[in-house]
Amino acid sequence: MMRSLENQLTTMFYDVNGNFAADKKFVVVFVLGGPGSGKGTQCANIVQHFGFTHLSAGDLLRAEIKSGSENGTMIQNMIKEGKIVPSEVTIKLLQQAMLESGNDKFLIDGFPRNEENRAAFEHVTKIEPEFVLFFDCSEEEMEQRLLSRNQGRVDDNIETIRKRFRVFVESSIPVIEYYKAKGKVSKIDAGKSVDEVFEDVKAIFSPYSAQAA
Ligand SMILES: Nc1ncnc2c1ncn2[C@@H]1O[C@H](COP(=O)(O)OP(=O)(O)OP(=O)(O)O)[C@@H](O)[C@H]1O
Ligand SMILES: Nc1ccn([C@@H]2O[C@H](COP(=O)(O)O)[C@@H](O)[C@H]2O)c(=O)n1
Ligand SMILES: [Mg+2]
Repeated sequence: MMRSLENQLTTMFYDVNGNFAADKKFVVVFVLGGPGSGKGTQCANIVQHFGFTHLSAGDLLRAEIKSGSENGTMIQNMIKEGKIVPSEVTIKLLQQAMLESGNDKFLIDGFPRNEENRAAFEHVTKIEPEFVLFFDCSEEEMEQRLLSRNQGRVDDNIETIRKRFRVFVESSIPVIEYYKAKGKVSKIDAGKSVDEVFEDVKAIFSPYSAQAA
């Protein structure tokens, strides 16, 4: 009888002490910022120049909806409301994607979104981020960008956008503050043009340029 994926993942990637991927040294950068601050746009540029693998938690969740899995309806409803999906669901998707990537350098985009995400990821994977890349942008600018994004996303409507802004302020900013207190936040003015923002991003990632794929 086929073993569950979870069972296979556990067998393949946890050591006898229950440590995830204990034989690997993953470099993880959390990419945080409000909805529409440009996380995905800049991650695509960083991938091109510095050899990281881009893992968007939102994209992984949307793929899970499309897969028709048992969690799909719950995820869809929570995304429609701009709410944060239970961490165990998102973390399992991230772990699977990390292990399937064949890479050891990751931009984890839009995660952790709240304290539960942060603490659960650290507990489950034992991974501390190298740093947090924080895209700081005004709500006015982000709202304009989202309303003209035209990607057919169920959450790009003014009602859900406003809810996502509230979730970002109430739940995600405290996570950024947590890492700021550890001296681990690199803050970027994301209100500038795409190219100007990437100039600032390049400076932060310059230590990784030699290792680009
Ligand atoms: N610096 C910028 N100036 C103007 N438009 C931008 C800039 N960066 C991204 N955009 C545009 O804004 C929209 C949102 O960008 P993006 O999808 O990268 O944001 P995000 O932070 O990943 O948002 P979400 O959290 O909703 O996924 C896109 O249409 C993108 O083309
Ligand atoms: N850690 C996360 C990340 C995202 N979500 C849900 O997905 C929505 C879209 O995320 P984007 O980063 O693509 O904007 C987000 O609004 C949440 O509903 C999540 O639950 N947990
Ligand atoms: Mg995005």
